[in-house]
Amino acid sequence: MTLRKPPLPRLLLKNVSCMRNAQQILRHVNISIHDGGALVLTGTNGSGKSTFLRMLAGFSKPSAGEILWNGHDITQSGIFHQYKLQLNWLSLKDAVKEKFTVLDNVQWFEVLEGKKGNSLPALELMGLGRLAKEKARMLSMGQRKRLQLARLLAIDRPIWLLDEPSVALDYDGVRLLEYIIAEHRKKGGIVIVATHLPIQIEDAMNLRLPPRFPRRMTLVDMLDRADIS
Ligand SMILES: Nc1ncnc2c1ncn2[C@@H]1O[C@H](COP(=O)(O)OP(=O)(O)OP(=O)(O)O)[C@@H](O)[C@H]1O
Repeated sequence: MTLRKPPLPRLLLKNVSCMRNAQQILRHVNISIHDGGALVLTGTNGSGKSTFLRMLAGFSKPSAGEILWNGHDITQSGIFHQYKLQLNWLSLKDAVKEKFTVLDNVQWFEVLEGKKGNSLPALELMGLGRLAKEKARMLSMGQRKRLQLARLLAIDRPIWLLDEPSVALDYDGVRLLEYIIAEHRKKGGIVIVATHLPIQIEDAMNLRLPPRFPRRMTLVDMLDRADIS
């Protein structure tokens, strides 16, 4: 009988702590993410969801612990060089060039990736096919978000780091987002999402970050407490 080792998680957070502005955001977090896995980060404004994603993207280092990709510490320069090529980052800064066409805005990313032929189908899937030849300045906020999602599809890297991906999307847009996330995971892709808005992601792990500051009393609280009888 041969004993097989269990597969290494693709991403492993080992006792990870994270600081921002000299304040603790995460303390001793342990998470394993295998191919096809999903992690949803929630928490109040300022709790550190974007900071956590930035750390996973390698923009900042954990203050303690390690982030391992295929068992290797991503902060080692040789490893980081390979790891960053696995990542697809979607943030609120959309890097849409308004003077370029909608198609060019996707194709430009695809060409940099050395790929070809994915941009128009991706735009069509995201419901922007008929706007492909228009200048991007014509787009509404939700359409710009759809353009960003088309980029994810055109570039097609395995680890998606998505910061508030559903902001500005309408009902159908959110369903499309859920669909592309599910399809990506079926192919073995990993999705890590920071969100305030509910998104249906089957069997996702959930990490709720604690608030960074005690809640201050609001005017409404004060009025509630005031004796105005
Ligand atoms: N560029 C920055 N420089 C220094 N501190 C920052 C910077 N951006 C954010 N912070 C601080 O880091 C903390 C965590 O912010 P972060 O943006 O990660 O929170 P978040 O949970 O993503 O918030 P939100 O829900 O509002 O998007 C906040 O207290 C914020 O003040």
